[in-house]
Amino acid sequence: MVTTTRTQDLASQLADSSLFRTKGFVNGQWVDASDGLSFTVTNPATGEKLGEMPNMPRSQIQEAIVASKTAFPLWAKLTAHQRQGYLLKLFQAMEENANDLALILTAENGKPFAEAKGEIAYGAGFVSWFAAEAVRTYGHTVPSPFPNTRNTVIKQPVGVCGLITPWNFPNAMITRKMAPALAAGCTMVIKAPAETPLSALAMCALAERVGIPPGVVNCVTVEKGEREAACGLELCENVNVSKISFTGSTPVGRLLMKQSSGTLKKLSFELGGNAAFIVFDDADLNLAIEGVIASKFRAGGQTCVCANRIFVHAKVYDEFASRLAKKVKAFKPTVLVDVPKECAIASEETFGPLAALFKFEDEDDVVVRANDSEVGLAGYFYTKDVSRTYRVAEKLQVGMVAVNTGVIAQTCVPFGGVKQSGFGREGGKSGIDEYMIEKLITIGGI
Ligand SMILES: NC(=O)c1ccc[n+]([C@@H]2O[C@H](COP(=O)([O-])OP(=O)(O)OC[C@H]3O[C@@H](n4cnc5c(N)ncnc54)[C@H](O)[C@@H]3O)[C@@H](O)[C@H]2O)c1
Ligand SMILES: N[C@@H](CC=O)C(=O)O
Repeated sequence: MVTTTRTQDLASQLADSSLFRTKGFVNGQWVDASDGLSFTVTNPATGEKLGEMPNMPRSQIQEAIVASKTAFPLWAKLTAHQRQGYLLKLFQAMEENANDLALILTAENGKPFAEAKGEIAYGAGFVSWFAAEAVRTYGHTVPSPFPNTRNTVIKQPVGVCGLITPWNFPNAMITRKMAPALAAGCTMVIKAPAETPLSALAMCALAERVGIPPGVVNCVTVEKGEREAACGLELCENVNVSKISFTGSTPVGRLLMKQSSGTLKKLSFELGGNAAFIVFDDADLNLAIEGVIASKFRAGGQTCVCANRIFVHAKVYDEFASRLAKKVKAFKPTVLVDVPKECAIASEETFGPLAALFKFEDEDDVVVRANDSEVGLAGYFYTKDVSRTYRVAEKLQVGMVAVNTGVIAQTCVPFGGVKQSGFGREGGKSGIDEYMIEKLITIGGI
């Protein structure tokens, strides 16, 4: 049958077919669902079947949490330099297997192979970044107001983490959480996205290969719907899980936050965006068109930081619109001009290759319109005026601002939003702190 052939096809295309895994990874074992249920993963470009994955019941999520809890003291006790060693090996393994990881990613997600290769490099970048950060989790000392007393603040791993990620970046959204968690000394249960679990499991295969001990990294798979909800509930309600890091939509973020309230977990939420992309009348239009294409059409418009509402100053609107439309004609997206404020696209994330252009005349007005959104992840603008650069950047209600560039995400800087785009930062200097707690040790009688 086509389905079986297809599964073999993907495995046989890989230089290392052992990276193609269709079982979950719990306590160092590759496992089916304990009750034998499964779901199908398909290639979204062809509709063909890639594999049959375990559809795990809630009891198996509990097992993964227990494995993670058991492994935690041992992993946390390693020196930061030992954990750094594992991360460096993992980075090297990703580099050596980049082609295979990208083939798997393209097959299950549908993004072009070149973009998949780019994502693997981006994902590996988080592993190398946090390998370096592992040995920099500095504490500090603070002078005490009390006599004969000394204060020391140390950082410790938070514990077992539940990591939940979406399908649009099947590798990088996982390494952006897994690498800092490992570096900090945490253990984890990854809930792989149902659409793209193969990339997550390939990362587990590499983690196993570089010798990360059983139970430190676990990956559970569940079908969308009832078991997905049960898995989420277990991760949120289980007292042995100390932290949830979630990347996905705002409605699911709200639900997970509600569900986590009973156990008051540490949370990091990277949620939806609705980025404004503003072209002022003094902008370099060549740069702005290049930037809007990079930002709007990356991953087919399916990234959380994609330009969603494109505001163009009236003086350059016609030229910008016609030049953009000309470029865009070469591929399959759509440009909408003169979009009324009331349209859904003015307030909702499109998550697709559709560019909506709005006209503006005044700086203050465009800032108000850009901020008129319940979410605030990324914002872009183009200008040559340095004063305006600071003025507008400081007024935009977002976590990340890009000026004269359409590329915002980098492993070395904090990524995250404000308002209903969530909270917490991934990557950069602060990314590892999401997986650590500060502990005060105050000593008197000295
Ligand atoms: N801010 C960021 O860094 C970032 C990055 C990528 C994607 N996103 C956002 O993600 C969204 C697109 O992804 P999506 O449609 O897959 O989002 P989604 O919220 O539907 O799913 C994300 C993940 O949550 C899981 N999930 C869904 N319901 C759950 C539940 N009840 N309990 C536990 N887990 C559950 C899904 O299986 C998936 O693994 C967009 O809104 C996009 O902006 C944000
Ligand atoms: N585009 C973001 C992820 C959101 O979808 C990134 O590059 O990290």
